[in-house]
Amino acid sequence: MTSFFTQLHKKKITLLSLIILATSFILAPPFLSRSVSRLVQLKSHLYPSSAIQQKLRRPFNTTPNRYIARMAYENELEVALLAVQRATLLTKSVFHSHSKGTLTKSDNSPVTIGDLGAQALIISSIKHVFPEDEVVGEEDADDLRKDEALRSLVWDLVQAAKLDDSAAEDKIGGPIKSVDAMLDSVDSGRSAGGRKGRIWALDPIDGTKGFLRGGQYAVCLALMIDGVPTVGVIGTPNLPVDDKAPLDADIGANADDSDGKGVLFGAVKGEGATSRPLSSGGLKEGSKIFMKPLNDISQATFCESVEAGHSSHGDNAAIASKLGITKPSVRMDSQAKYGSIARGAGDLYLRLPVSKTYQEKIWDHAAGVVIVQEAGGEVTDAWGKPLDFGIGRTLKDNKGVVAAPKGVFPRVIEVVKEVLGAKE
Ligand SMILES: Nc1ncnc2c1ncn2[C@@H]1O[C@H](COP(=O)(O)O)[C@@H](OP(=O)(O)O)[C@H]1O
Ligand SMILES: [Mg+2]
Repeated sequence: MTSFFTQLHKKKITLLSLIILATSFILAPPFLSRSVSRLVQLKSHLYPSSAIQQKLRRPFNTTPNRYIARMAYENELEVALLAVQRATLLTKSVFHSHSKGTLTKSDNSPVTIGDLGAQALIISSIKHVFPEDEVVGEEDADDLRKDEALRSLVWDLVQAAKLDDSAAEDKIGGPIKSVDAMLDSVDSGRSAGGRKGRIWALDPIDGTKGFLRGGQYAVCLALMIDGVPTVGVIGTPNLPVDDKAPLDADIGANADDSDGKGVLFGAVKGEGATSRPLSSGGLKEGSKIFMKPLNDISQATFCESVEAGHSSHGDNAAIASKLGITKPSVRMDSQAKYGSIARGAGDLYLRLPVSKTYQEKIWDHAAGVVIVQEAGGEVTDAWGKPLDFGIGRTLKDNKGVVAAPKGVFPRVIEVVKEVLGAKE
């Protein structure tokens, strides 16, 4: 009898265990997943994603690695860096040739075959990877369509410009397929711009006058998201690679792209700015750049345009003098000025308006603005107004441009306003 009860008791325990086991199989997964997600939340609080990404980030090369966390707009940055790098191969070959193929546009600014070829190459790279994106490019294909000699000259250059790294070439779509595809690429830069969506701003050769004079020039590309410059890339074949190389007055003249020259700047909003040597293949390793901390503003080096018609040398000098700056300005063409202050070679960029009616073009500033902001600087117009890139192809609500390290920016803009105010 006793053994019968003992048996029954054992069976009850076994049955109970089975019920508990079955219940826990049914109920455990939701509990478990909740606990795991709590753990993940806790971890992401302790290690914000940007910090984790910072640790895991690969230097931008052309080898995709899907197991490593990617930062925001990493693909866009990589494509922009490679596209600009390939276009500089073309502009450099034109820079070296004696006949730079100048023709005059109706607005009398010089346009070169380099401009048209670089625009064709860059837009074809963008459209290969991001077919839906729009592009605001400085050039159009009207002259190319009319002029057969010009067309074949540009076609030869475009075909010759290849990165000597097949993975890098593939990433940006390889060679342009036909003359018609080249013309269509150039003409795809006709976007009106605006405040919505993904729009690239492209200046295939910024500083055309510097390019023709044998000075500084830059190939510039920026991606704007809903009117905000978010990715910026500048290729400057005539700047020294060394971020620490001091800026002297010669930098803007008699430039050449001999060994030891050629820089590729890049930045993504919220992710920092980098510089790396330009190469003819894949991307070289980059390093972070920062503006110089300026404890004494009177020691600043300020940059301005070579062309007095683009920026008032007189007003710039008056501002520098009020800030106690005694060093002469460093004059150079193009957005090489933005790159130079972003890496701490110079400190301030002053672009005081010459004309009351001129509207700055978005492609002359979008890339430089991201790079300077990400290196620790601030950029506004001459009245301290944020630059509005979302209202079309020009910055029509702004006048002039001022860029400086954050710490001294309020003082700089105060003095700029005094100088402008005195002229009103
Ligand atoms: N009156 C003016 N005021 C300001 N910028 C002007 C201007 N006329 C032309 N520009 C722009 O100045 C750019 C060159 O700037 P910088 O003087 O810094 O090198 C030119 O770019 P492009 O050379 O691409 O045509 C052009 O768009
Ligand atoms: Mg320009």
